[in-house]
This record gives sequence, C-alpha cells and structure tokens, in this order.
Amino acid sequence: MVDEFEHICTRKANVPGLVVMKDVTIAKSEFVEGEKAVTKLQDFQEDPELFRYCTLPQILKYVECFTGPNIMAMHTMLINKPPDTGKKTSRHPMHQDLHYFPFRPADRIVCSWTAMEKVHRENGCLVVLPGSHRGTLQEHDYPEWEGGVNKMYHGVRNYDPGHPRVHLEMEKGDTVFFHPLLIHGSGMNQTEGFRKAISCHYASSDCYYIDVKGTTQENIGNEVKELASRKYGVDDTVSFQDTWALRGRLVKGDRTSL
Ligand SMILES: CCCCCCCCCC(=O)SCCNC(=O)CCNC(=O)[C@H](O)C(C)(C)COP(=O)(O)OP(=O)(O)OC[C@H]1O[C@@H](n2cnc3c(N)ncnc32)[C@H](O)[C@@H]1OP(=O)(O)O
Ligand SMILES: Nc1ncnc2c1ncn2[C@@H]1O[C@H](COP(=O)(O)OP(=O)(O)OP(=O)(O)O)[C@@H](O)[C@H]1O
Ligand SMILES: O=C(O)CCC(=O)C(=O)O
Ligand SMILES: [Fe+2]
Ligand SMILES: [Mg+2]
Repeated sequence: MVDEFEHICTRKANVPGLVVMKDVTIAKSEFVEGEKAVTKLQDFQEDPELFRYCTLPQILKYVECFTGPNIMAMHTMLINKPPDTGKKTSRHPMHQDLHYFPFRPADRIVCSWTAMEKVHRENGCLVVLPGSHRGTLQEHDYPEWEGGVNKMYHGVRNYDPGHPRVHLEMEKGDTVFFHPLLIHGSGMNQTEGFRKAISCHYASSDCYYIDVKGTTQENIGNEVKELASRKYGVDDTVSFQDTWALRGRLVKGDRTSL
C-alpha cells in the first residue's frame, strides 16, 4: 500500500474520484513534487490495492460488531502527515468525525485507523479524549490558528482543555477502532519523516441520511457542496447526502439504505 501511494503521487496510477490534498503551507510555498507534497489521499475506493485495506477480514471482524452484517465503506483516507513547515499546519484540530457525516445512527458508524509505521508523540500520533463518545455532536469551525489551517480541518469550538487526554502511540500495523463522536486530533509532526496511516469509516448500510439544514453540520455541508461543484462541475441538485451516496462502497452484505 505504501508502494501504491508512491505510484499515485508520481502519477503512475490514476484513480477516479481520488482527492489529493497538499498541506496548506506546502501548497502555497515553492514547488514540491511527488509524495513530499501530499498530506492526504481521500476517496481511494476505486483503487483496488488501497481499497483492499477496507476489505481485510481481520478488520471487518471487529467492524461487524458495530455495524452488523451490512457494511459500507463510506470514507477512505491515507494520511501522510508531513514534517511541520514551522507553521504548525501539520496539526489536526480536535474534532468529531460525525461532523462530516449526514447519516445516522452514530452507533452504527465506526472508524478503523491503522498505523503504517510506528507513530508516537514526536511524529504526531492520534490524541483522544476518552469517554467523549458518550456526549453529543458539538459545534465545529476553523480554529483560530495564526500559521494557517488546512481546508475543512474544522475543530470542536469549545472543548474542555482540562479533559484527560490519551496519546495513542502505536506500532506499525496496530489498528484502533473508534466511535464517530470520539473527540480526537493529532499533533504536529516534529520529525523529518512523513507519518503514514490508512483509515476507513464504515457504516451499516441500514443507516439513513439526515438533512443538516439548521444544524451545526450546515457549515461543512455547504463547504463540501461547493467543492463538489468546483471539482466535478455538478450543480446544486447534488446534495451533501448525494456526495456520500456516490462515494460509499459496499464491502459485505446488502446495500439496503445508504
Ligand atoms: C469531505 C470530507 C470528509 C471527511 C470525513 C472524515 C473526517 C475527516 C476529517 C478530515 O480530514 S477533514 C479534511 C478534509 N479535507 C478535505 O477534504 C479537503 C480536500 N482537499 C481538496 O479538495 C483540495 O486539496 C483543495 C481544494 C484544498 C485544493 O485543491 P487543488 O488540489 O486543486 O489545489 P491547488 O494546488 O490547485 O490550489 C488551489 C488553491 O487551494 C489552496 N490550497 C491547496 N491546498 C490547500 C489546503 N490544504 N488547505 C487550504 N487551501 C489549500 C491553494 O493554495 C490554492 O489557493 P489560491 O487559489 O489562493 O492560490
Ligand atoms: N460505534 C462504535 N465505534 C467504535 N467503538 C465503539 C462504538 N460503540 C461503542 N464503542 C466502544 O466499544 C466499547 C463497548 O461499548 P459500550 O457501548 O459497551 O461502551 P462502554 O464504554 O463499555 O460504556 P458502558 O459503560 O456504557 O457499557 C467501548 O470501549 C466503546 O468506546
Ligand atoms: O491521522 C490523523 O492525523 C488524524 C486524521 C483524522 O482524524 C481525520 O482525518 O479525521
Ligand atoms: Fe478524524
Ligand atoms: Mg460496555
């Protein structure tokens, strides 16, 4: 999967629907080529080698405990956290992934996140607020960071900085499964290497879409729709929910609702 990532970055592989994101400071600075420019791949569901991750039986075995037998891969990511440029933009603010999802119920959604190499505090491991998955979805917005913030990296507006934190130091191949309400983020990468992880958000295909109008999710819904219209030239008839229905891919059982 590391090799496939490199092929994508050097354009030896072309994947329909894939979103390649650069770090905001790298994108705005001098020309950087290949994998050193890429912070994150999203929506790799049409890449057979990377999508193999989402179908691994040793992962689905646990996923099924939360989703039941009808399993959709709703969102896929390969994160290549770059060495921080000095602006602290390699951080990911504390957030709840449910903020991005117009489907419910939350308990039928689970994320698997696998370290592709050793991750620790120095290269920006995941940081979680234990127990926060028992709360509700919070209001999210761009954090007020001086050095810049990556596109769509919203954070929880008012979380308690005194809440206990756990740093998830992991060995290569270690996987964590977490609830979409769990408040989490990741620190700055203070090493010279690119910290790699691969993840998938699964949901039961029996989940249903919700309308985010008038909710705290309206801001991200509008941002995603804007991006979809710029990137794919679709008009306003393509809803936030549609952007998810188009990306979601069945991995097991039947596609009943999503
Ligand atoms: C839908 C998300 C679902 C997530 C669900 C699970 C939870 C996940 C939590 C997250 O990860 S949230 C973060 C998700 N982020 C995204 O989905 C953003 C995806 N990124 C993109 O769509 C593109 O990378 C982006 C539109 C930001 C840039 O597009 P291009 O690849 O065409 O960039 P290009 O190099 O042509 O630059 C165009 C402009 O974007 C700017 N840019 C590039 N990378 C950027 C960046 N990372 N942040 C902000 N701006 C950026 C760039 O500087 C330039 O600005 P100017 O027009 O002012 O010159
Ligand atoms: N959808 C989910 N995705 C990922 N992890 C989940 C999900 N739902 C529950 N968990 C985790 O699975 C474990 C068991 O869940 P459970 O609902 O029993 O919660 P718990 O933390 O044990 O709380 P309680 O004391 O209420 O049983 C917990 O560690 C919880 O964090
Ligand atoms: O790998 C990381 O830094 C965490 C990314 C994350 O939480 C996300 O993209 O939703
Ligand atoms: Fe996240
Ligand atoms: Mg329990």
